[in-house]
Amino acid sequence: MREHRESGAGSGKGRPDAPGRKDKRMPGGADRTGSKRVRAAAAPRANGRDGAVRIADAAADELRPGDRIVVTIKRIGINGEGVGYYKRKAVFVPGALPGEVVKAAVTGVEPNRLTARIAEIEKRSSHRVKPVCPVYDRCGGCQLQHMDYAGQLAAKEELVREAFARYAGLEGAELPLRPIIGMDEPWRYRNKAQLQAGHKPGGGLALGLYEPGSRRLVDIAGCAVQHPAVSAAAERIRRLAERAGVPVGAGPDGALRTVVLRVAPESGELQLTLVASAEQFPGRDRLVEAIRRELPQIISISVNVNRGSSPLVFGERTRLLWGKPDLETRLGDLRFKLSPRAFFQLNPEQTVKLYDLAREAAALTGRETVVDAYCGTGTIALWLAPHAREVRGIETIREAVDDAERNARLNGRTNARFYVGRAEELLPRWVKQGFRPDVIVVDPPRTGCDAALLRTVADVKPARFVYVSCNPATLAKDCRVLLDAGYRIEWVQPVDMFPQTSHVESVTLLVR
Ligand SMILES: C[S@@+](CC[C@H](N)C(=O)[O-])C[C@H]1O[C@@H](n2cnc3c(N)ncnc32)[C@H](O)[C@@H]1O
Repeated sequence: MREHRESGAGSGKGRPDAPGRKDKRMPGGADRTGSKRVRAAAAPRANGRDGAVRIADAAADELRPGDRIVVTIKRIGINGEGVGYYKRKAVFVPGALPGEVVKAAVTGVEPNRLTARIAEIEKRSSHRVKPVCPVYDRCGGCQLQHMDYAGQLAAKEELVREAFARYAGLEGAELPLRPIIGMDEPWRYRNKAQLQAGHKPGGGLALGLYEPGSRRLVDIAGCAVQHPAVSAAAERIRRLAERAGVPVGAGPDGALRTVVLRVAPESGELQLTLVASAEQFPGRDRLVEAIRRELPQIISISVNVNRGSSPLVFGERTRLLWGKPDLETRLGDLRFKLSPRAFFQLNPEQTVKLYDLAREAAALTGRETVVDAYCGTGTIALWLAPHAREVRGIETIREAVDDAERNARLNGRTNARFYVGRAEELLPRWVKQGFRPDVIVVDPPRTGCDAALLRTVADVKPARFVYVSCNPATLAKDCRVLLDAGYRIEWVQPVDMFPQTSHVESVTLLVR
């Protein structure tokens, strides 16, 4: 059997990887070059144990699905796949780990990358472990359970390092990267679950997540990253809904679509939101009655109406059915009241570390004016407010601003104000009016900061710019803009907010 090697042996001496070579291939898979490799490809794939092995040597852009290549995995990609190279083209291999050598079957050939699945692991990583969760390979919620936690932390640090090298041009000692902050117990940290309601294959009601790219529901009753109070309540609600005869899906007469549960870890109290295609649906009141009787830890039950076909969980209308309108929870010294749709960080233990880092970076003395752009429900602003003269939060979602104002009152903060609008519009307007913040904190969505916001920062030149980010690539790109505008990176601190997944959060301090 011949396989394609990423370099060296079998790299195809005398087989130019010249552009245009691919063009010689005819539709339907034939190739006018008549090379042995291609003939082998066109022949029935019966020479491998799984009957799908094409064995020859090829330039990266001549590979086809089913071809086997041998790849050394160099790092973890942003979606948790192993990334290696085949003749200088990136190969994404789900499930493969850094340091492993895998024989992989090509599944996709794109202009800039290949995708492949593991056929055999030739050299195993010492970080490879058996995933804890029985539905790990189907659920899609976690991407790194097959790697031990030390390996995950190292891989995430590398993701940040790689992003800064690629997008900000900072390599090695040029990047003041601190060691990632992980969790002592990297399980059961999620304070909220959004579970789709559907049918089990053999009948009965299921609550779970859809398999990525499919409509098959994976029952995740014993989710290993979910707070146990949420998992236990979800299973009881599933049974009670079944007993109450609640229809599931998006039926015209009303049916349960999604069950949203959020826990306040310090009290164990739970907030339940039943997302349904109509406010009233068969069995709803029986279900609410049963939950009140059997699950006293649920202190708030609402229905949210979502008739839409988009993947958004919530619709516009929410009505309280029973109990308190909000769930009260704490972060550090602060209290927060969360309405059913309010955004709140999912890992409270790590959130405290993240916000403490933002406070460290802001280095407040009590005299500063601070902007918390992309402020959500105002949590960072409220974390900083006791140490600043004034904090202004900016957020596009009206309800989030209402929550932020309410939480400011709840915590007796009179120096934090919140504004509905786009950060890239409001901040320049304030600056025109003479406003000069000493510190700007941003915590944008994955797409990063708007260019207009970065231009304003470059003009206003706050002494400290604190960038909280959930996406190393956009973080590094935005930092490049600020480096070119005269800022310098003091430190970058990755924080593992989502163990077992490939996500990595970080706080970066830029100064001038
Ligand atoms: C990553 S969340 C920040 C959450 C918050 N800092 C926290 O820790 O809970 C990003 C927030 O930015 C808001 N947002 C998105 N685009 C925005 C814009 N152009 N201007 C202001 N806020 C925006 C989103 O609605 C979202 O609440």
